[in-house]
Amino acid sequence: MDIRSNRVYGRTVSVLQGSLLDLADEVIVHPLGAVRRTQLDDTAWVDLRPGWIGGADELYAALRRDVPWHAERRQMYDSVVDVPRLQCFYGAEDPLPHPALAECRDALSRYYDIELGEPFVTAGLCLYRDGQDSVAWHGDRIGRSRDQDTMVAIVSVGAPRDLVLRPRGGGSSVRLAAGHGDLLVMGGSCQRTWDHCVPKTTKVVGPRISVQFRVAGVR
Ligand SMILES: O=C(O)CCC(=O)C(=O)O
Ligand SMILES: [Fe+2]
Repeated sequence: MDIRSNRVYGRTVSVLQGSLLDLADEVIVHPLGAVRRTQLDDTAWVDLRPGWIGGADELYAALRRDVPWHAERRQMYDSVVDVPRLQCFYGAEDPLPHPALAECRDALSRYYDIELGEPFVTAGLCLYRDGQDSVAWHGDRIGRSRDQDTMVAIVSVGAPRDLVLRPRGGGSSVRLAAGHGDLLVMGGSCQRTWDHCVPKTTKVVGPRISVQFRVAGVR
């Protein structure tokens, strides 16, 4: 992968350019068969499906270009601070910015149907411009996920970043690499009993886009 730099939103970000081999590729959503489950404890688990998306360079480039990314500012105690990533949220009725994302959502809904009992409907997109972008420790506990089990399925494209999980009750953390084209699904009680984050890194890393699929009424 070849990385070049340009300026977006007033700061330098690296932009991934497709490798020659991948340039002609279309985006392919592979079968979900190869999903591997890791039990975090008795009630929380994480599923991994590395390389779920083929032609991930193309998907990265299309999302980078076509999504109306915006910066947010948030009240933190007495001050208003920049959210350290760009975002865009697609509700259940919003057309997704790439047909492969609708394919992913529907494939996930089919694959997890029996266990989840409802479809994935929303897609939250994050753009981590460089290693200084991050998401702080949290659980996706807005809405029903506050007191009910749910699943959050995350597709990553672009530079690999770590997603780190830690039990809320204390205990050691689990570090997972979310790589180019990978799928990671947090399930069971994971949102209620564990927190997760994408930590900042001082390493030179290119940009990463994540797509989080959730069920209705969960953020
Ligand atoms: O980018 C990611 O992989 C995680 C994002 C996340 O945890 C969130 O938006 O709730
Ligand atoms: Fe989250």
